[in-house]
Amino acid sequence: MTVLVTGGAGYIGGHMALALLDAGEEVVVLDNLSTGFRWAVPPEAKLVVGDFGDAALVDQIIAGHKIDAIAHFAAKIVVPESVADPLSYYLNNTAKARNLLECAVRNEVRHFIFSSTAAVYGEPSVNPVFETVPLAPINPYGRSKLMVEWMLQDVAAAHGLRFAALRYFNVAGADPQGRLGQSSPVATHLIKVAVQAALGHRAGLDVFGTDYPTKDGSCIRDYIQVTDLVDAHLLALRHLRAGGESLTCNCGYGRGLSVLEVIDVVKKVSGVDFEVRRKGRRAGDPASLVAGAERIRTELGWSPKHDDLNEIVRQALDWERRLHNRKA
Ligand SMILES: NC(=O)c1ccc[n+]([C@@H]2O[C@H](COP(=O)([O-])OP(=O)(O)OC[C@H]3O[C@@H](n4cnc5c(N)ncnc54)[C@H](O)[C@@H]3O)[C@@H](O)[C@H]2O)c1
Ligand SMILES: O=c1ccn([C@@H]2O[C@H](COP(=O)(O)OP(=O)(O)O[C@H]3O[C@H](CO)[C@H](O)[C@H](O)[C@H]3O)[C@@H](O)[C@H]2O)c(=O)[nH]1
Repeated sequence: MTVLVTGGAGYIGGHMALALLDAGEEVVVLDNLSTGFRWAVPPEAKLVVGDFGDAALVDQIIAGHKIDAIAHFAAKIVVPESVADPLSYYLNNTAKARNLLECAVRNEVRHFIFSSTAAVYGEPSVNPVFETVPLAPINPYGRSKLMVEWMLQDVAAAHGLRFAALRYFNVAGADPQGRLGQSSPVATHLIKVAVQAALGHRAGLDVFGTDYPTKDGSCIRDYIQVTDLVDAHLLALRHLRAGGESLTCNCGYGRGLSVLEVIDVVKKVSGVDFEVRRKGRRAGDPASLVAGAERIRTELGWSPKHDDLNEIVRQALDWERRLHNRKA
């Protein structure tokens, strides 16, 4: 059996391709390389360069490779961009996901793993936030993803497909073996940006908001290491293949860290006291977002192995150095 990984040339999908191959699975990556990289796809995986919304292409891949599961990572992921250009998010993340689901149904692919996001919660009034709270995304990115969760529920009820919708909190770190990491030159993620500042690859770092109602005034997030996250996908795949019910789970550690705490750890681990500028709030940032992290442990038996922020930062630093050297 072979797993189709959409977005497998990107950050998280690339780690998933590695993890699947490590587990002895066959992997086909479908990626249009809009933000991903050809070199990020492991050579043991087959790479098809194309659009996951291209139904004829997806039909052909499924038929040609005995695909029994789709792990759907491909998406546009930048929240402010989704505010400025919502229709491109509803096209890429929602409308094309509908086409992909139609292909899955038509070709009787029974297992579907979907990269959802904590952005479906919007500004939760209580943290940690559990899967059962009412969903209220506050930007087009979150809405474009929530609509896919809804489609999955309806498709699963009508057809023989079962799904795992995994709501990632803040993904960080890199492959512990140093094979892959966050590689986008324009990434806006805090740990990536802080590591670049520490290595002198960018001039310092702006903290967006220090007047939030939190312990030190900066935003609180739940940072999950990328290998721990893909482990959850492998468990979800096993669960679905064993006949388990569809499920929706938060993916986080249930641990809130402030922006200033993260910066302190990056300074400590790197040994570099880079410039930190206190700026105003960034549009669309909730003050706190921490996963209620029990369901994934009880339903899938997941337990994290890399939940140490020092280790996560060390991995991100190591990867950033490699990436820089490879470009040089
Ligand atoms: N990074 C995070 O912290 C985070 C948090 C929550 C959810 N997610 C979700 O995880 C998934 C992966 O995110 P990432 O950080 O790896 O992003 P990424 O940009 O590194 O990867 C996305 C990949 O999808 C590909 N892609 C985009 N549109 C495509 C299309 N129409 N056809 C084919 N390929 C296409 C891109 O080329 C890229 O390789 C996304 O669905 C994202 O919404 C990420
Ligand atoms: O240079 C920076 C970058 C970030 N931040 C702050 O750091 C925190 C984390 O920001 P990130 O950009 O790293 O992550 P987000 O929480 O905004 O968003 C991430 O998690 C979301 C789910 O919660 C979405 O899925 C999204 O795709 C993903 O990037 C925020 O308070 C942000 O304001 C800064 O202060 N300075």
